[in-house]
Amino acid sequence: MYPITLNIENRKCVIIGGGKIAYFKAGPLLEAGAEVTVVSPEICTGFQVLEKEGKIRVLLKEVEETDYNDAFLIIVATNSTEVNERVYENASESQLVNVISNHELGNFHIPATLNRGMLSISVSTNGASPTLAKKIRNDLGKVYDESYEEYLEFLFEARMIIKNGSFSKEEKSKLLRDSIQDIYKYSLKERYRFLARLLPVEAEENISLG
Ligand SMILES: C[C@@]1(CC(=O)O)c2cc3[nH]c(cc4nc(cc5[nH]c(cc(n2)[C@H]1CCC(=O)O)[C@@](C)(CC(=O)O)[C@@H]5CCC(=O)O)C(CC(=O)O)=C4CCC(=O)O)c(CCC(=O)O)c3CC(=O)O
Ligand SMILES: NC(=O)C1=CN([C@@H]2O[C@H](COP(=O)(O)OP(=O)(O)OC[C@H]3O[C@@H](n4cnc5c(N)ncnc54)[C@H](O)[C@@H]3O)[C@@H](O)[C@H]2O)C=CC1
Repeated sequence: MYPITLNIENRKCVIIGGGKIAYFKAGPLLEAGAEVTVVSPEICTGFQVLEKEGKIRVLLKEVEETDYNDAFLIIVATNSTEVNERVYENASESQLVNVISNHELGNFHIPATLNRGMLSISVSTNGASPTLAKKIRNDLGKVYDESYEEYLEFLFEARMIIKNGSFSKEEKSKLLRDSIQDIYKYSLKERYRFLARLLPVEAEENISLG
């Protein structure tokens, strides 16, 4: 298995099946900006709400190949193992297919994920124990709490200034290593000081005045 993070903004993603498990998979896709179509003869209340809100497109029918042959990513989540297997067999080799009823089918698994702004932590046991993946994710969530959201914004800003600044290669890598010191995790004042240190002298004066 080869872990990656995927940009699915405005990409066509098809969820096959309209039950609880399918619904649970839709949230992260929508948050990532995907264009989601659900194909299922029946859909749960959650999907009905999303459809009314115009967030998803629904095809109230049993799945056929034409419903997903142009999809970038497919999540197969019906309660029929046979239907799930058939969709996987009929999908093209270049499509991303997740089959939730069988960890041996499909070409990717969905990990247990924690998002803290620009920080994503994903845990996968590759089908051995999804419950353990969930527990490890929840344990990590206590260490990497909500404060990491703003901390990552600071680190991103600092890194952009460092990358675009006129520092030597050595200075750049030292500054990048310095930026992840604990002190900047805990103190806003120290973050401002660090950013001010990176800017040319006139800009630094403006920061301290303003
Ligand atoms: C292979 C995979 C699908 C894939 O390819 O993506 C898969 C497969 C299966 N899961 C099953 C059952 C359960 N899955 C969960 C929970 C989660 N399952 C997730 C992922 C994955 N599950 C992928 C592997 C990831 C990995 O191993 O790390 C998580 C991490 C992420 C997500 O789903 O978004 C999410 C945590 C969500 C969160 O909180 O974020 C729970 C616990 C619970 O819900 O509390 C149970 C009941 C307990 C149990 O059975 O263990 C069954 C049996 C179905 C049946 O009985 O019919 C299969 C089928 C099989 O085993 O083949
Ligand atoms: N990966 C995971 O996290 C987990 C996976 N599962 C698996 O997920 C499956 C689905 O679970 P639930 O959502 O709770 O089931 P559910 O019974 O609530 O929903 C099944 C859905 O599939 C739809 N469906 C049936 N035949 C179809 C077809 N030919 N074309 C399109 N849609 C069709 C039904 O209309 C229904 O909306 C379970 O059978 C189980 O194997 C279960 C627990 C966790």
